[in-house]
Amino acid sequence: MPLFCLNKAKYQLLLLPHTNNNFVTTLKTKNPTFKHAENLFFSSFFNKWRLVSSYRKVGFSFSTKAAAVAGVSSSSSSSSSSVIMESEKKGIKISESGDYSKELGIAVSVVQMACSLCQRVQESLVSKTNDQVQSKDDNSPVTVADWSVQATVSWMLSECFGSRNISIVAEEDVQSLSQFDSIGLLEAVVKTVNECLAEAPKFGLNCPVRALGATEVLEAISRCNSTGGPKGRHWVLDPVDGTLGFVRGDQYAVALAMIEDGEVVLGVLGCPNYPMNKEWLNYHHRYYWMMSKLSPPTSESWEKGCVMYAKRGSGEAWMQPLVQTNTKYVWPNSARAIQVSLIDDPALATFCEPVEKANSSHSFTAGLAHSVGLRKQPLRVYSMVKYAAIARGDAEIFMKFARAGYKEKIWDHAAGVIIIQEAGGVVTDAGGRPLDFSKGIFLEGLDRGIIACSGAILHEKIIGAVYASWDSSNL
Ligand SMILES: Nc1ncnc2c1ncn2[C@@H]1O[C@H](COP(=O)(O)O)[C@@H](OP(=O)(O)O)[C@H]1O
Ligand SMILES: [Mg+2]
Repeated sequence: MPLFCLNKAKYQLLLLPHTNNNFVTTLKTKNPTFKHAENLFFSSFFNKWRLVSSYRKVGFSFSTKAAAVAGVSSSSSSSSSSVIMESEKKGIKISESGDYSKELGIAVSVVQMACSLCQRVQESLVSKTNDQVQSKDDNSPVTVADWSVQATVSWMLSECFGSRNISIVAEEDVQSLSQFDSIGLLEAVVKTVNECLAEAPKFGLNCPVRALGATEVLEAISRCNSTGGPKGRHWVLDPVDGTLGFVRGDQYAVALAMIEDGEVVLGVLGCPNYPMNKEWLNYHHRYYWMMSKLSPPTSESWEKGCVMYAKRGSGEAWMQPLVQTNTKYVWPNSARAIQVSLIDDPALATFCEPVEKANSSHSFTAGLAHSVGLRKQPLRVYSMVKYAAIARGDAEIFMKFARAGYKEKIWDHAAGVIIIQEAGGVVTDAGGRPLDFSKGIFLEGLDRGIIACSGAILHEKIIGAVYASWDSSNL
């Protein structure tokens, strides 16, 4: 039974192998609540390894903890040096140990950059006169955002970690972009990428010495051709998750995760239209709620979007506001800890699901909701923002049941899963087993669907209801 001491002052980590699977959950003992301990006890039923993490030293400042969990180590590359300097100026001692600190610090900065790129492109879709999104037939603005984010993230990660060493699994390929008749699209992507990269110093990263040409942009996109797998380190990127939400001016996400030896170890979720304060969201009411466009408060300054992040085994997840046009990125002072909801009564719980019924059976989830006693209308949300909603306690349950034969991709889940788990929640397939990120691009072996819950009590009820009703369903 191995015992690890990681950053002795702060954590004592005890790894308890239950079986030979390497799934990990965290039992929080800092400010423990019975509720969380109970949730995590239950969740250990589904997890094959158990990681018990206890804070030994308390009294860190809020920002110091954010730096320790997500922070940038003093050994980070020059790319993140201005981020470090900014923190040091403020007297924050940055974690000198902590695995993946450099990777997470860079990943959060890169996602911040990508989100501001997406915001600019999405704004170009919105008509100034009627505030309605013009959904173009050729979907070109969407693809400009997809390819531009992929190129930017790929270029930045390669710059920070070396293009030879890096493996990136991402959604877009380069084929249609490099065709002769796509020249206009390619030009738009190159322009968007260069505009975004020019802002890198604002995010504490280095920009290229000169603007990238089309060949370099195509190279950066096509470098993301890894297929992942059980060994080694793989970055996993969904450049614009929730394409429909993006086109409709609604919710979408930029999702970046890192997998090491088949396990997700870092997750960063940029949610440009998910404000720090949920009161700023609009909901459509009818037979369901739909998280929708923003209704800004009257005050000038408001935090329109957010970036969430977590590191495996830290037992903490964090959220920071999206950087606005005229503000400089300050790391990590603006981060706030997030936690899942403590509600475990189905009558009070809210469940989320995809907006599109083509992506998940609304009738099956309605049956499950009824049988476990969920009373509220479902909350329909585009993209991985559903994971974000569970992680920060805005909803308690996310269910997705795709049609038979659909294979879920790792980039649609990796970042969201780790953020929920570190915020205290539980994510499994509908059979109660951990999602397996070690098999390449797809979540192979996924049993029926995906269930993410704020706690084990709700989770157990949903899984029980799936078993009870599956045979009589049409799925
Ligand atoms: N037939 C299908 N069934 C289930 N999921 C699907 C699907 N077709 C696409 N998806 C996935 O669902 C994601 C959108 O999630 P949601 O429906 O929750 O908004 C898509 O991400 P992209 O929009 O990045 O392609 C895509 O990966
Ligand atoms: Mg997606």
